[in-house]
Amino acid sequence: MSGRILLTGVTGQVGGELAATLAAVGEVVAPARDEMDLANPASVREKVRAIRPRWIVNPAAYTAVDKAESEPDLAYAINAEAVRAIGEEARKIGAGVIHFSTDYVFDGTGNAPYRETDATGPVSVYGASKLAGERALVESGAGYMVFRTSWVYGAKGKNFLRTILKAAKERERLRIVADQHGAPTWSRDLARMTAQVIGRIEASGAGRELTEALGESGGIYHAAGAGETTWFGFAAEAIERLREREPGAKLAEVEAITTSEYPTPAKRPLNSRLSCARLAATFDWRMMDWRDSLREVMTEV
Ligand SMILES: NC(=O)C1=CN([C@@H]2O[C@H](COP(=O)(O)OP(=O)(O)OC[C@H]3O[C@@H](n4cnc5c(N)ncnc54)[C@H](OP(=O)(O)O)[C@@H]3O)[C@@H](O)[C@H]2O)C=CC1
Ligand SMILES: Cc1cn([C@H]2C[C@H](O)[C@@H](COP(=O)(O)OP(=O)(O)O[C@H]3O[C@@H](C)C(=O)[C@@H](O)[C@H]3O)O2)c(=O)[nH]c1=O
Ligand SMILES: [Mg+2]
Repeated sequence: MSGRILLTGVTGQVGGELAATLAAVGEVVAPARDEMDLANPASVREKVRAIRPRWIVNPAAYTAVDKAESEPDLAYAINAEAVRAIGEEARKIGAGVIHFSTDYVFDGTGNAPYRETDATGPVSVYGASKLAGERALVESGAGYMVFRTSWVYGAKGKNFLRTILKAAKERERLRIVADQHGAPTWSRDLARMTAQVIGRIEASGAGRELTEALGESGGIYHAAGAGETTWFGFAAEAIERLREREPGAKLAEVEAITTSEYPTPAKRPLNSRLSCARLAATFDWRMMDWRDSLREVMTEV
């Protein structure tokens, strides 16, 4: 056990899974939103000071990509300023910070999987606010890790899979973009990975300060599902699994369209692929192939 872990966003997709996996590596304290509002940095600072955690794990975020275009102040408050407050308070008490970020920090040009060292260039307010959060954390001077992930889904919460499964039963036809490439990531896989990484850092610690251990093996890591597809490919595969499960059900046809045929307030990167080689090399963790995790999630959804 590694001491207290302050967990944010416990009602979210990743936070809900982290509450379960982190219980094996420490004492999880997960304040409700009315006790710690990330839009209010003072309440964040106060909570960190009261709890004095060894780790702060922060999957909370403003994740409404389209809405962020018209609410940039709130998106930046939660995705950047709260992260600054977390980082600064963590530094003061020597706590380690684990933060989550996104493929949307990239502009999505090219076809190669992005590495951690590649240049960022967000094309949306959400992406820019998440990048600002990464930078605020670095500037805070805390020992940290950032896990950049993509296309998070699971059996619970608000996600593309659940939207599609519901729509497949209600509608005749779904039109889904087939020119944005990336990989769906299972929220539970991310949470398992996070617990393993904390466990490894604690095990390698041997009396060292956490800040020192994170100075060596911390920083940014890409952590997305293995394999790749498009949103269309993801939807088609999910509907195929649904058809196997409910052979008689009447399900929508899925039509592949281009991004320009599906106008949205926020622009999305066409290339969301993330190379997870650093995570594998440093922590011996390989994220699940999205097709395998989809099969598991379909048994629970
Ligand atoms: N979802 C995705 O596809 C992807 C997500 N990410 C990143 O991964 C992380 C986890 O995402 P995910 O679990 O899907 O997010 P969710 O949208 O499922 O959950 C977000 C969480 O943040 C909480 N939250 C939002 N605003 C506040 C606030 N003002 N004060 C306190 N808590 C707040 C929410 O609480 P409440 O329930 O009360 O609203 C919720 O618990 C985030 O950092 C996200 O940017 C990265 C790539 C893809
Ligand atoms: C529902 C729907 C979506 N789409 C498109 C819109 C978009 O390009 C893509 C996915 O739709 P979503 O609204 O789920 O996508 P979005 O909210 O942009 O998902 C993103 O969320 C944030 C939090 C992240 O960090 C990203 O990694 C990514 O997961 O599919 C269709 O083409 N047809 C449809 O019927
Ligand atoms: Mg969305």
